[in-house]
Amino acid sequence: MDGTHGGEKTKSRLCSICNQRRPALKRPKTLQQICRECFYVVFEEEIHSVIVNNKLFKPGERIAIGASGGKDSTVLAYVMSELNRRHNYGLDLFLLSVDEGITGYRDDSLETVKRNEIQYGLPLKVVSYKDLYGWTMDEIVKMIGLKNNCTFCGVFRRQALDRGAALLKVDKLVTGHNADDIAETVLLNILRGDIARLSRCTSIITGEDGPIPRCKPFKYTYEKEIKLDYFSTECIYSPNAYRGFAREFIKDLERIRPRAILDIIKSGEDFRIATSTKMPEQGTCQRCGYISSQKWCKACVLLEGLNRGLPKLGIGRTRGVNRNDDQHNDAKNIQSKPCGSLDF
Ligand SMILES: Nc1ncnc2c1ncn2[C@@H]1O[C@H](COP(=O)(O)OP(=O)(O)OP(=O)(O)O)[C@@H](O)[C@H]1O
Repeated sequence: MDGTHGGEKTKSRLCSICNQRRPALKRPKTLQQICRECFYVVFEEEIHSVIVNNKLFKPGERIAIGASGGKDSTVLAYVMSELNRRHNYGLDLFLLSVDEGITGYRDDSLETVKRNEIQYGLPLKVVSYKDLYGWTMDEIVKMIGLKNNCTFCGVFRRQALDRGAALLKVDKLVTGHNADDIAETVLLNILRGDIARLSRCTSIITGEDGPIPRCKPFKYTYEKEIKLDYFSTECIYSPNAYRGFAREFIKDLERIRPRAILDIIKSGEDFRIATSTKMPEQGTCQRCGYISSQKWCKACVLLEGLNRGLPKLGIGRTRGVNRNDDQHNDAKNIQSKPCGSLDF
């Protein structure tokens, strides 16, 4: 009797997959206690299933991996190159990095990307804000201060990734956005009443009608699991308090009920948008030719503000502004859509 009881006890302390090794972690998704070796196998195979089930890639495609040197994209670069080899996806993979010009942050993380270039044997392309826009984030922050600098950074990065992808002539761009990021964005879009972004922020592929489609193979992957082996890198200019509150709220929910993250994503996916809701029409920026729902894209509006010494131009919420007005001189008239960081 005692022996059986002791045996069960020992068994319950073993990995619930291999039943041989000691568990090293409890999976937030399934609450299974598993060992490190089994974790790597199930983690990678889950990403493979997401890729296959959602038909993310076709053989022969050229794919850029948005590589920031942070934890998510570093794991993404590893998993993509591993699965491409293991499952013969037949993809041509590239690393694409945007150098925002943030001393002490991006220059450090770019070193990680350069190591990944060698480790995984993937060609690396770096595009910089300085080359594309004439400004580094250090210079922008010096001019505008810490408030609103995330708006500049988010809008410029989005466009810089598209421009880099065009230079690499890739078919798609993959990013390391994870389940926590998406749940957070669903909440923020609800809090802002931004129905257009809410309706697209849960899609695993976005921008199929734009210059470069973007995919998120980590859409269902918990940040906690990606973080296991990597250190977090936080931007030194990141005062985005509102997003920070949403992030903390999601982490609190996760502590009480880990499934909350996937449930928020599911709620976002299942929202039905009333047909009477007016959606922005996609056109092209009259200045740079990049996609825009206004006459000028957000990047051009922000850049104009910087270059004219009016950095507040384009900051804040300005929905559906004067598409048909004469926009040449009036600062108010050339504002466009709010912060691109709520888009993927
Ligand atoms: N400077 C950059 N260059 C290239 N890709 C980037 C850059 N910044 C962000 N990305 C892409 O966008 C994704 C989300 O970035 P974000 O900074 O919002 O989240 P993160 O969780 O800090 O990601 P990471 O840990 O990969 O930096 C990244 O995983 C990466 O694929």
